[in-house]
Amino acid sequence: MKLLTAAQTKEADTFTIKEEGITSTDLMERAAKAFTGWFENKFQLSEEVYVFCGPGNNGGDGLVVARLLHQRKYSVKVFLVGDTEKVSPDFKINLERWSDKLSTKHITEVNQIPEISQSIKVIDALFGTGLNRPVTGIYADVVEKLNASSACITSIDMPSGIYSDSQTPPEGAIIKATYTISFQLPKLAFLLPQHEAYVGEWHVVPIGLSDKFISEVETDLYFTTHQDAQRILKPRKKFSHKGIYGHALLLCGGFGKMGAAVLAARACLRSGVGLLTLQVPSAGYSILQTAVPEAMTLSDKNRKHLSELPQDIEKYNVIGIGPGLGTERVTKTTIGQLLSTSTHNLVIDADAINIIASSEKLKASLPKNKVIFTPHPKELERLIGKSNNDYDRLRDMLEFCHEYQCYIVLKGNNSAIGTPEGNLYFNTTGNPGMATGGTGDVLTGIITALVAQNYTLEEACILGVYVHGLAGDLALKSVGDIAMIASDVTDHLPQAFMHLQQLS
Ligand SMILES: NC(=O)C1=CN([C@@H]2O[C@H](COP(=O)(O)OP(=O)(O)OC[C@H]3O[C@@H](n4cnc5c(N)ncnc54)[C@H](OP(=O)(O)O)[C@@H]3O)[C@@H](O)[C@H]2O)[C@@H](O)CC1
Ligand SMILES: [K+]
Repeated sequence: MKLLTAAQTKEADTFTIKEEGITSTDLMERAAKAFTGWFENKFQLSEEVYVFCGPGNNGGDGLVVARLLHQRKYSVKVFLVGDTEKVSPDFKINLERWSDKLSTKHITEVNQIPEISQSIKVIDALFGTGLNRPVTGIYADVVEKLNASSACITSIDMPSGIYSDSQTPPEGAIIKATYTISFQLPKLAFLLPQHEAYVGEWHVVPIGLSDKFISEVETDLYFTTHQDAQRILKPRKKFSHKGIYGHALLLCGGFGKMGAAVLAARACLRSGVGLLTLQVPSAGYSILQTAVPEAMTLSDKNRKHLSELPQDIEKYNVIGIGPGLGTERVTKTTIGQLLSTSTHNLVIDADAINIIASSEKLKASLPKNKVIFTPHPKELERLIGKSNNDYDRLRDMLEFCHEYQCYIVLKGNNSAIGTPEGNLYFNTTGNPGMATGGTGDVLTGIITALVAQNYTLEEACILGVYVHGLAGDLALKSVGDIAMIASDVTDHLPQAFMHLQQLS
């Protein structure tokens, strides 16, 4: 699914109004109804609601929401913040529709801001996608007072004060929302870790923006929905044999870290690979043969570290390399050999990333259009350098993808996938329980298996990350987030794939 910028959202708005022959006030009514529907499900009628409205259409939405909640018999108070002479036309219309129902209070000075007790349900309708400068003055005073209260804050469309698709200047105040209810599509800002404290728990409510506009508009920003993942997943053929589903090679594991190889291998097998061979340092041979009987195991001549490539390496469709390897010199040399001789698709993780990041020569020998890197933020920083903020980091990541014609899966709450063409895909599955050792090794196994089965590198990244998060979400239901370990994610891969196939 596409993510739209603030400018594109405005165009979608105008397009929809024209296409349906409605007015902008009708669309505002629709948006406010969608918000109110969510709000009513969440909060009891007995709750007291304070709505804080800014001067634009976000404030206009707030007015309509107030009217609708008042009609449903909620106790609602409206506060108009700032200069109400300069409000948007739709705000004005809705202010007139509201004013015969109840009076509103104006806030132009700090002492007019009401006390906000913990039991009040605050609706933040100060600013949305039209914010064009940092929030200061009386608006900032209101934001600070709301943040300092321990009331539950629900933001309409955006937490006020944050830019929807570019870096917000540091001097402005920003609402710290408990919930953010966004119209039609999430905003890029929601998907960046730096905004977690402001956005809170976000949900999207549909408001019927034109499908035609959304399908035709050009963008390089996407987020993966369940339907997107289902579209990518290929059905297994009726007359199947294991040869069709590829033969993957995993070069993982080191002394004291053979578990990483076990985790990657088990996840690879649970993701549909036809055949799997592992090569591990000789100390790991019996471990792998015992823990993963479905895989074939080759023993490296070195007892503790990866030190050689298998002889008949051409027969594999894909090589997954990195988990548990360590950064010994002999391993570095072996990775150098692999990069300079291999014609394979490569899934590169963990210490293999660290090794490549430390050498310009190795970076220069990366084969083009054949590599997927799966770093966590620290490994990415080693690979591409330090960035000032999340927007710069994504830009730098895409520059790296372009320069080296590779794919990067940046692991995190909303893992981000960068492609050589400059597209960014954000994942929507997963949970904090997955922030535990070994879940990255599981992801390496999954993506390696998908590449072996002939998914394109882009498809393998998108589907792999989605199904990994989905398995984590299913694991959450049975083991919770505190006790979750990486094997729980693998154990729920069967259910996750069945869920995508609509078999469960
Ligand atoms: N398609 C959709 O999804 C739909 C969207 N809808 C809703 O519309 C919202 C977008 O509305 P919007 O464009 O009127 O912008 P909004 O955020 O209300 O604020 C802009 C106003 O504030 C001002 N201003 C800006 N920055 C400022 C600052 N720092 N400090 C002080 N003032 C500042 C600026 O005026 P300026 O002073 O720049 O002339 C302008 O007056 C969107 O988020 C959603 O809630 C629905 O109604 C219908 C369908
Ligand atoms: K808002």
